[in-house]
Amino acid sequence: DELPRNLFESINERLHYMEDVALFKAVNYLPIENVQREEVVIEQSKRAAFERGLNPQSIESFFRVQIGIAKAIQFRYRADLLSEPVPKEPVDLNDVIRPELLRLGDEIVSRISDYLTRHGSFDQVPFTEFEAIITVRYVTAAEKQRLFEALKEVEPL
Ligand SMILES: O=C(O)C(=O)C[C@]1(C(=O)O)C=C[C@@H](O)C=C1
Repeated sequence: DELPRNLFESINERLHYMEDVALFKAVNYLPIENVQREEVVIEQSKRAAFERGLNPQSIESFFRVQIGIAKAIQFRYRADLLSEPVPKEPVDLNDVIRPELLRLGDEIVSRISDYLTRHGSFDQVPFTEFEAIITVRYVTAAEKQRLFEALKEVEPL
């Protein structure tokens, strides 16, 4: 019956922020990859998973795929920024974007949990439904596939 559209929209929203992240880092000469920050994001996702009755290890794997794609988006956009004028006023990474990313991470975990509670698995959801909602430019078709596969691996405690 119902599709996890809200979940897919939250995933898309998280990926959409990566252009703002990349712009902030480009104008401030910061590296794209921040391993320490990734661990903060992963730890929070595992805590949220446990609270929502999901296997933290399976959420960690899904978040690692999301973060990998987040970095790929940032590298592609940063390359474009080398030959374009700065398109807008950057949004502050620490004060604005990172808190939003943590909030969206919690929202993604709770929406996965809600869907699995009602439907047991994502097996009945066609990839085309996911693909249609992930509209962020700089995400490849192969990355969408990998992200959807990782989502389907998330399991209850
Ligand atoms: O917070 C950042 O700096 C981001 O770029 C976001 C993010 C993430 O997806 O959470 C992605 C790449 C970084 O290595 C760390 C975290």
